[in-house]
Amino acid sequence: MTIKAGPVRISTREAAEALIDRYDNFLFDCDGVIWLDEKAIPGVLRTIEYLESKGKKYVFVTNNSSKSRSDYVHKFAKLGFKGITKERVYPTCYAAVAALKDTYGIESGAKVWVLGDSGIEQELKEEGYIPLGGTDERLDGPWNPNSELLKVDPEVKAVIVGSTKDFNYNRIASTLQYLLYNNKSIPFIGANIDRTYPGPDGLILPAGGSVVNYMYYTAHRDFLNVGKPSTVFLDTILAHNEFDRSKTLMVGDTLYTDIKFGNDGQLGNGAGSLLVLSGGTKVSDLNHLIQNPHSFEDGESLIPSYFVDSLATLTDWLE
Ligand SMILES: O=C(O)[C@H](O)[C@H](O)COP(=O)(O)O
Ligand SMILES: [Mg+2]
Repeated sequence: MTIKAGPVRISTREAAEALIDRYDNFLFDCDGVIWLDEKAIPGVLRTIEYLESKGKKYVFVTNNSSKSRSDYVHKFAKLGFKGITKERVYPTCYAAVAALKDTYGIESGAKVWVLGDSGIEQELKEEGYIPLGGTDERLDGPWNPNSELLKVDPEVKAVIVGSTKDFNYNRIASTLQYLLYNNKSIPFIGANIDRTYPGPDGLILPAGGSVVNYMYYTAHRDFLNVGKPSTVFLDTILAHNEFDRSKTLMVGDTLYTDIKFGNDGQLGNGAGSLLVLSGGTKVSDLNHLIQNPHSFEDGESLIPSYFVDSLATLTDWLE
């Protein structure tokens, strides 16, 4: 199957050079672009080093809330990426904590209920918030209808939900109490809307959005999505780094998060999204979208400006 219209396939040295020349700044998604689970995608490090040698600026933007920025700094170092400091990594645990203050005006020192992994807890602590729930071992194990943690602490000011592999009935039942409490008035922040993500060895795994939407459904109330494609998240990243929107490219593997993020955010003067096929989206998915954009919600906003097999493919031509 071949692409008939729409995005430009980067498949020659000239096209790769023109692409790199056009942008000063790069936003890289992580799962499916930089790595699959704990393994770097072969050749990606060389592309990043190449961009660095050309004086390009870049940061990482991941909808994964499981790890804190400090955890990501270690992961990058372990995989051989040099000089990646905390300030260059934007996971949605960070975005969720930023939303507490910026969107809801909740001051540090407040208690926040967490359904998610330690990344959210660490980012909360770093800003002086007190996380409850989360990785608390009392929530592990079989269902306990007498658990202390089913009683609402009235000092909790918000609920943050993200991906977790420790999703069990104790955790969802306790989280539900907070989401229903006081006529559903406690803010409900979701770390992302991702249905799945690409795991190791071609495995497709449930992502954070499936956890967030479970709670949305059972509590029957809406949430604030702080992850991609949130324009608030994008504006924060551009402002922090003083990136010119028109000279910035979003590189991702997921159409409804990464590509929409770049397109809705008007990156690259309306041509600022590059899809890589090394993660969750295959060329057949892209073809299907291009041929039937109206069968997708807001389908036009999901079509990338460019696509390429993998970030690594770029340096195969450029070096
Ligand atoms: O919550 C998750 O599991 C994430 O949605 C998933 O890992 C996607 O992360 P990204 O591709 O944005 O790095
Ligand atoms: Mg991804």
